[in-house]
Formats: sequence, C-alpha cells, structure tokens
Amino acid sequence: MLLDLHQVVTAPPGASTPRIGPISLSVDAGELVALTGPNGAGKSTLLAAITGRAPVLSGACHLATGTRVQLVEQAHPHDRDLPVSGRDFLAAAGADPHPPAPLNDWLDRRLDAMSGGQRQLLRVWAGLTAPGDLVLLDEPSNNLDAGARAQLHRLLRDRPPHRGLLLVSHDPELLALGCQRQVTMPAGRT
Ligand SMILES: Nc1ncnc2c1ncn2[C@@H]1O[C@H](COP(=O)(O)OP(=O)(O)OP(=O)(O)O)[C@@H](O)[C@H]1O
Repeated sequence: MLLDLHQVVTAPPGASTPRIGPISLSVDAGELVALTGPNGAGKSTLLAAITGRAPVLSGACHLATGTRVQLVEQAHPHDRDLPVSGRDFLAAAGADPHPPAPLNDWLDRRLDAMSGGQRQLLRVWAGLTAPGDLVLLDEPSNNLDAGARAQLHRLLRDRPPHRGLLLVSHDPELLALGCQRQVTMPAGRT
C-alpha cells in the first residue's frame, strides 16, 4: 500500500481549528481513489497532512518507505507570475517533455502568457509524469471548459499505469472515470 490513512484527524497548517476528519483511506499502486465532500470539509487540508505541511493530530498517516509524492494543487494566483516557458517548467519538474497535443503546442509559451486552463493542464501533465509513485490531484477540473475537461480526462485515462492517484473532485464526470474507491470527507468540526 502506497498510502494508508487510519482515522486521521488534522487541521489547517498553522491553525488548531477546524478539526478535519477522522478519515481513513488507502491508495495502492495503480489505483485511482476519489476524495469528495462538501466545500470546506477539509480535502485540501488532508492533502497538506499527507505531504507533511499540516499536522496529524491523531490517527496514523503512513506512506510506504520511499514513496515519492507529486502534489498538483488547486490553481494558484502566483502561477501566472512564473517567468518560464512551458518547456522549462516541465524540465524543472522532471516531467515528460513530450505531452500530447494540444499541450505540446504551448511549450514555447511562457506560463504567464498561457490561459489559466492551459497552465492547469500542463501542471496536471507535470504531476502525472514527473518522478513519483503517488499523485495527489486537488480539483484538477476547476475552471476548465468542456474541451479542456475532455483533455484532462484523456491525461488521466492515459496516465502512467503503476502510479497511485488520490483525486479530490466534485466533478461527476471525473468521478465517473473509473475510480477504484470513492471516499467522502465528513464535514469539518470547530
Ligand atoms: N490557514 C487556515 N487557517 C484557518 N482555517 C483554515 C485555513 N485554511 C483553511 N481553513 C479552513 O479549513 C477548512 C477546510 O478547508 P479546505 O480548503 O481544506 O477544505 P476543502 O474541502 O478542500 O474545500 P473546497 O472543496 O472548497 O476546496 C475550511 O473551513 C477552511 O475555512
């Protein structure tokens, strides 16, 4: 098992409330596990706990020894300030430099000259193909139009087969992509 959470209770980085959880889930190599739940339930905070940026207040969060984690966060306003080309961004991430069309058409463009959706797809590609065993995707279809959502589905469908994926999403189309399990985050507590 790459990731095994048992009754984990966490809280946002630097805060002691709200308490998030308890939640249990596991992700094995090759599995796609979906994490759903209402806005504010704590899904992004749980990803922060898995990557060590938020505390595990009780329960156990176990990553198999040597597991490399790639986190693709929700689109961040500072993304657009990065003065690098798509090609340099993929190189810096250690990602596959040959994404499928139409992503390959954007590689000579600077990130700050791409649309938010184009940056988002490139970030997902980087997360899926950079060295890693477990990929954490935080609401990757946010702000994508129908065409970009279709591209995202293709990237996920054709992902490297042995990686484990934990997919945070509210998007029914994404959740229908063939998740092994769907786990619902309980509402947060103060
Ligand atoms: N830095 C912080 N300090 C205090 N509270 C925070 C902080 N960051 C988030 N929160 C609170 O923690 C709770 C969980 O937030 P989080 O972003 O993890 O939820 P989420 O399930 O990912 O939500 P969404 O579906 O809207 O993205 C929310 O009530 C939020 O207001």
